[in-house]
Amino acid sequence: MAVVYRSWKALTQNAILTRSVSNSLRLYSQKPPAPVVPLVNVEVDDKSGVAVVTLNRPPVNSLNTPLLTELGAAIKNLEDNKSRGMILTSSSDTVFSAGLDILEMYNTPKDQLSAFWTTLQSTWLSLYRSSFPTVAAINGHSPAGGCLLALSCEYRVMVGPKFSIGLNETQLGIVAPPWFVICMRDVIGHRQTELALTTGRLFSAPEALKIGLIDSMVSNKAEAMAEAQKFITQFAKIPPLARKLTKESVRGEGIRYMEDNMIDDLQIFMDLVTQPKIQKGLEMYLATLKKK
Ligand SMILES: CC/C=C\C/C=C\C/C=C\CC/C=C/CC(=O)SCCNC(=O)CCNC(=O)[C@H](O)C(C)(C)COP(=O)(O)OP(=O)(O)OC[C@H]1O[C@@H](n2cnc3c(N)ncnc32)[C@H](O)[C@@H]1OP(=O)(O)O
Repeated sequence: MAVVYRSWKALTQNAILTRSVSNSLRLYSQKPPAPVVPLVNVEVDDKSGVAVVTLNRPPVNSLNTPLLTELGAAIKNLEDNKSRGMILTSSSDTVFSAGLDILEMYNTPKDQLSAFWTTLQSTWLSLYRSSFPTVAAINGHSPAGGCLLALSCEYRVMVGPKFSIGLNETQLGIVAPPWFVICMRDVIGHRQTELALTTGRLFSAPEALKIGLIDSMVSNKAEAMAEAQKFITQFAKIPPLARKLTKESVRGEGIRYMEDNMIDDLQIFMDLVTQPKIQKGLEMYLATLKKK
């Protein structure tokens, strides 16, 4: 019995040894795993306490579920740490965000589609109602969902003149949901919103400045960051609770819309986006983007 046991032990030890040698060899011959690159970078300035939140999903920062989840978590973290302010920008030199990732809406299983929209709703709400001041430093094109992110901040400074911004959903055959509309209307007013959204117009930075869609146009990202910092600095002497409650009051319609209609809004999105006609439209739009 002892012999059998010893042989069995030797055999298994041998096997373990062989396995670990071959694993090591395999490890040596394999490339090291690619580092996990965050889709959202957060850097907090020691002196001002202002956080720079950078969208980092090349090539165009299209908003998919993981990116929206990271952005939502970053905002929550800033809330928990009583942030002094947040500047939202992009790691790209030409695109702030291309809006919602169309691949998340095209030919997508229903549970994924639902998770995508729910994540967008909750991340948007946390940005829109954040207690700290927010600025979008728009350093590139900002169509559709990209424009929504910018509109949800309190101030927009954009690099111009060559980049464009707007809610172009109707051009794609889809509809900007009511909370997109509220954001736009609060910034540029009812008349301009109706004109802009029914045509799905994208505005150049100078045009956007003219109608108040952006607050300021600068010539490069460094200038945008400096102006964003300046905007946030003016709140240093304003009592934070008074600021937060005032912001919630001014933004009450959008906040209440989302709080009261999350499920209906999801249902309408699902019903609309899964229609064969809309799916065909998205397919054709994707093909045009790829052909460019
Ligand atoms: C009554 C009704 C009530 C309620 C309604 C409720 C629900 C309504 C239903 C739906 C609403 C859904 C809302 C959607 C909002 C959106 O955000 S939709 C997205 C709209 N976005 C766009 O139209 C922008 C498209 N992109 C561009 O115009 C250009 O890419 C951009 C100018 C941003 C940058 O140009 P450039 O630097 O030249 O890059 P490329 O065009 O070459 O693109 C590089 C690659 O990226 C791919 N890509 C670009 N944009 C997207 C995107 N949004 N999603 C997925 N992929 C994108 C592009 O195909 C290239 O891919 P490739 O490298 O060729 O593989």
